[in-house]
Amino acid sequence: MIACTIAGSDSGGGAGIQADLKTFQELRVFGTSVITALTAQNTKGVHGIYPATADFVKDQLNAVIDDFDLKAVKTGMLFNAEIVETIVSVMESKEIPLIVDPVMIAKGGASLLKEQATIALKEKLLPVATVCTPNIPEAEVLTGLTIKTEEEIELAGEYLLNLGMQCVVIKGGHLAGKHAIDTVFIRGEKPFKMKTDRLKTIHTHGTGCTFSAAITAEIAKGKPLKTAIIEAKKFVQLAIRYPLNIGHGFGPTNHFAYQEHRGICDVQVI
Ligand SMILES: Nc1ncnc2c1ncn2[C@@H]1O[C@H](COP(=O)(O)OP(=O)(O)O)[C@@H](O)[C@H]1O
Ligand SMILES: Cc1ncc(COP(=O)(O)OP(=O)(O)O)c(N)n1
Repeated sequence: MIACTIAGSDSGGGAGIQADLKTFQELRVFGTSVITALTAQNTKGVHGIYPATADFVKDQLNAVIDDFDLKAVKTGMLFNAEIVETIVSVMESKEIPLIVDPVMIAKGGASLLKEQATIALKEKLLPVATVCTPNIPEAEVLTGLTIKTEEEIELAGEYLLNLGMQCVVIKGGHLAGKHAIDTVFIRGEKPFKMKTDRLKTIHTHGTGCTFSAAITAEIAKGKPLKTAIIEAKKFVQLAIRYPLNIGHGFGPTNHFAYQEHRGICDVQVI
């Protein structure tokens, strides 16, 4: 099975293209990539960004699509509106499941998506997406809502589904509480929640990339949407639970953990 990630490079290896390809590999999916930007980054922060031209993003994407039978494509850091629009122009005519992680701000505070690009992402990319995986601040930007309560999560999920996609996963990593709870909205179905322990750790760099890459890999393998999303939650939970303890800041998650622990992890689906 072959999947593609369209994202930025993280020189520190914990997020972006590197996290996505490691996740694909651990889930036994062949990974291809389209690089939107180089970042000089480590566990302490983003120290520089060097974007690719939109034309070169298009060349990479066409090169991959022309040769490989892609079963799923995901997007991560897209940086500017030209890159977002280029991806839409290529992907809108394709029947390939598209998973959009609407990456906006890195944990250290660096902006990974320009303001104009946020508008293009919402108005042009999300309508052609299959799945979107915002964290709470991203869901707030995309909906214009303040999201603190269960009701506000429900409202945000419905709002985003109405943009045209089949599924929205609002991630709960940024909320407080004993559990990390993600809420899943699938068109035509009752929303459900995935609940795990909230782990006390600073090794959370790249959690969002890893989670969306795992969803992409499971979809590429032909898993039904709900099964793919639950398996991805197990993958990211294990990756956080068994940290590598490397770097001097927010360390990366451990992509080996899923295979080392044979994917055993309790996710309560409620
Ligand atoms: N401390 C934590 N313990 C357990 N799960 C977490 C923790 N932080 C994040 N997660 C999970 O990691 C995934 C990514 O969530 P989140 O950190 O909100 O995304 P992002 O990296 O985009 O900000 C979600 O499934 C979320 O519930
Ligand atoms: C190149 C690149 N892409 C994405 C991110 C953000 O990744 P995310 O999984 O949201 O993790 P944190 O930045 O929140 O740790 C990134 N930092 N770099």
